[in-house]
Amino acid sequence: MSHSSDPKVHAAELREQIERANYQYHVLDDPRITDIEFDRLLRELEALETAHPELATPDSPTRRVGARAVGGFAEVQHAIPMLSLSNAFEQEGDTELERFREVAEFERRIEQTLQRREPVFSVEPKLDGLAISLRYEDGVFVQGATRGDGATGEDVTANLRTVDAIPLRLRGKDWPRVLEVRGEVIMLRKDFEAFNAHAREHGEKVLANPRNGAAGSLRQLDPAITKRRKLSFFAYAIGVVEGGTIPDTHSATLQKLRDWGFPVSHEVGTAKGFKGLLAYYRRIGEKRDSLPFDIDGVVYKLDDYEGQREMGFVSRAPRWAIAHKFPAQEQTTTVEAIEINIGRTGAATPLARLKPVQVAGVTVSNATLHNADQVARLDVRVGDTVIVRRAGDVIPEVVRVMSELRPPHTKAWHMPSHCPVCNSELLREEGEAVWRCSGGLICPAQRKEALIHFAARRAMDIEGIGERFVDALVDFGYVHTPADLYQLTLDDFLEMKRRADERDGTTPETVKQGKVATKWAENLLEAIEASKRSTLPRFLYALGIMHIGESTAKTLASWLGRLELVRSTPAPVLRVLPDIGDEVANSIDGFFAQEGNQRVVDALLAAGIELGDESAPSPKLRGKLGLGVLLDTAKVSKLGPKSTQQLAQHYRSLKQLADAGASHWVVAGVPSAAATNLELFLADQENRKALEEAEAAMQRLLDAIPKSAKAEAAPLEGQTVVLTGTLAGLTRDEAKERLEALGAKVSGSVSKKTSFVVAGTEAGSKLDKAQELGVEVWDEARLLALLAEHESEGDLWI
Ligand SMILES: NC(=O)c1ccc[n+]([C@@H]2O[C@H](COP(=O)([O-])OP(=O)(O)OC[C@H]3O[C@@H](n4cnc5c(N)ncnc54)[C@H](O)[C@@H]3O)[C@@H](O)[C@H]2O)c1
Ligand SMILES: [Zn+2]
Repeated sequence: MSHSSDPKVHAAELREQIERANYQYHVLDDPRITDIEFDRLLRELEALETAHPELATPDSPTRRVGARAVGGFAEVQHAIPMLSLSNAFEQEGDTELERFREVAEFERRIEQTLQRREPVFSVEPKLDGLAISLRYEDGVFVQGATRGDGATGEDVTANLRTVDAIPLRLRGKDWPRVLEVRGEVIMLRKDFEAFNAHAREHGEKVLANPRNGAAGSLRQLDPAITKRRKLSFFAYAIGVVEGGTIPDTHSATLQKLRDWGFPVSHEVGTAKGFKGLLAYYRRIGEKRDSLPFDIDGVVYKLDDYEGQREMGFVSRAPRWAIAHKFPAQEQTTTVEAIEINIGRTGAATPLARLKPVQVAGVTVSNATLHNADQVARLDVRVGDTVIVRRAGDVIPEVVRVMSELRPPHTKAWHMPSHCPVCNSELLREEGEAVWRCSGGLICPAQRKEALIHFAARRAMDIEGIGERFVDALVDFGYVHTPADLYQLTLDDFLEMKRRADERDGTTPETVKQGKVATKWAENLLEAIEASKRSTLPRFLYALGIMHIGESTAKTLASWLGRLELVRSTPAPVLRVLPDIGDEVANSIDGFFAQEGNQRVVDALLAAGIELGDESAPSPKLRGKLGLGVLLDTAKVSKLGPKSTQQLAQHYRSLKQLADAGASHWVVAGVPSAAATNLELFLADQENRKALEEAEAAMQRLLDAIPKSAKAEAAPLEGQTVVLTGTLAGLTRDEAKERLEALGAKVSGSVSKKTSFVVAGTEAGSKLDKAQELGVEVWDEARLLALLAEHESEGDLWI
């Protein structure tokens, strides 16, 4: 960033930038720059004010704490101000003294002022949250406030009451009558992760980091929201004390606070002199990633209060304490590419490739973007400057885009349509944030998972194929698809086991082990052989087609009967099967549209897999398939369900329909605009071809139903039906004729013996009578479905 060489102007610029950042951070809980950038600005201003003392103003941010809050909360005056802490950062240098010069200077100043060698310090993790002060009167929590600008905070008592870690009443007896306890409200990492996982799944705003989460939640006007966000609290100091005493040292006070019922952070202790402080810094630094919360450093506080009083304060911080900062958990860098990573189960996770940057002591060159919605919400683009965060053992993530630094001509990112590993289509379940690769069987990224699924007990049930075995099979290249399993020999197994043992450093082979290995391999071969005798539902399930669970596999098998028909039936026809929705239909269609998948299935069948339960398709399909279904899938604009139904009654095939032409359709009752659209639709060669394919698939299904099942001569034999009101799709005579053709008796009056009444529009007294007698009443659609189910014989359906 360019800046003025005139120190006065430069100081003003810095102040403005710092004020803005302070406001965004402390008041809006929405920081726009990283902490290190903020600290760098502050240090630059400090250096400038030291070099040019005449530039220092009393209201300079170098002398003030935080920012005065403006919000819906009442103000609370802090009788004892809540201060900030001076910071010590690691510097360039070869020796410890050089690198930790700031800590050394801090310690030396205390030694000199107090004339004491190697003073004792209370040493504590520096929790990254929000400072608060809790007031207890007669042992009861009466008020809680934020730090604000140090002198005036916000009354957030109602919200603090929802934080479980804050005692509403003190334990023990020896507490002062008035006691102010100070500490940090934080969000534990697990609560933060859980909150964000939920938010990402539901397309809600995610929290940038736990500190932000804590501050934002505490300053909510609705305590119910605060409660839902699960905040925690740790005490680290005291403020006003009246009517009682406290110990002489800070470390003993922390112990007292514990006794009174306050949580005090893990890892607090005492240390002596510079060496002791550094040892503590290193020890906590090593533990940092495994702590349950974020810390941005450690704090050293001269332990005895007498010494603290002697050291005193500068304007914004005590001289007896310092925060020794760790490398920052957030850094800025630029996005060089956005790629997607396909996980073991096919989940596609967008990933930002970053210009490598040190984050919390580790070089980070990739960060997760979680899912497509998150990328859209953040609007991350290639070329953007972003803030990345790495905390604990969680994968680094992109937290924010610094949009003001966006270069020109960037493009919004979209999830690619195909898997970068196997080129299968990426699909997403409705209402789900995750996209998945649909190439389960052939996608190398999913190989191991596909094999484990294939061999599972409820699938092909091959006993003995565990994770370690699958790892070896795939890693050593013995198996690419499940079909390869059936080609393996005894020698392959023994060889593979030897290599796996070698890789894992397992014990060398003895004669006895050799025998054990042979027995193991024989058992495995037997299990693989046995799995060849399978069933259609198991086999379909084993293929790992997206959305095909065990029960869907059974449903499919019961409708279609044969694998061949599952493989060759297109989505528009599959969609008609009850309990098979669009999603499943598309998924099956997509799966078998992949040549690779077809090859694997062929190879499995060629290896000798038998589906012992294959049968004919369900005869009930006949009533469900027809021209109406085909026209439905065409989604011709203006052609409503009623017109579709009418056409399906007049014509029995696409050809008949097309040959008749639009003018006839209009005669049949189709509005002319719809007829025109349909005509245009059918004139398009591709549309026509797709429909013809679906029609052919339907015909194949119908042909596969055995004739004997068709010959229900009189399915309505013995039933009495009454017709009333006006039917839209057929005349009353027509209806009567067709019902009678199926064996029904059509009567003119309703009695207890009536099987059902078909009521059209403006049905009159017969309907009332039926209702009175409790006779079943059908609408026209149900009648048409019944007729269609029993009528569509081969002679009608050309
Ligand atoms: N990114 C931004 O835009 C932005 C803006 C303003 C401030 N900040 C960041 O906020 C911080 C400055 O704020 P600050 O004035 O609160 O200083 P600070 O956070 O560096 O230190 C003081 C605070 O440390 C906390 N603390 C945690 N553990 C403690 C312990 N064991 N004992 C005592 N105190 C403990 C308390 O809340 C205390 O108020 C810096 O880290 C700065 O980078 C960032
Ligand atoms: Zn794939």
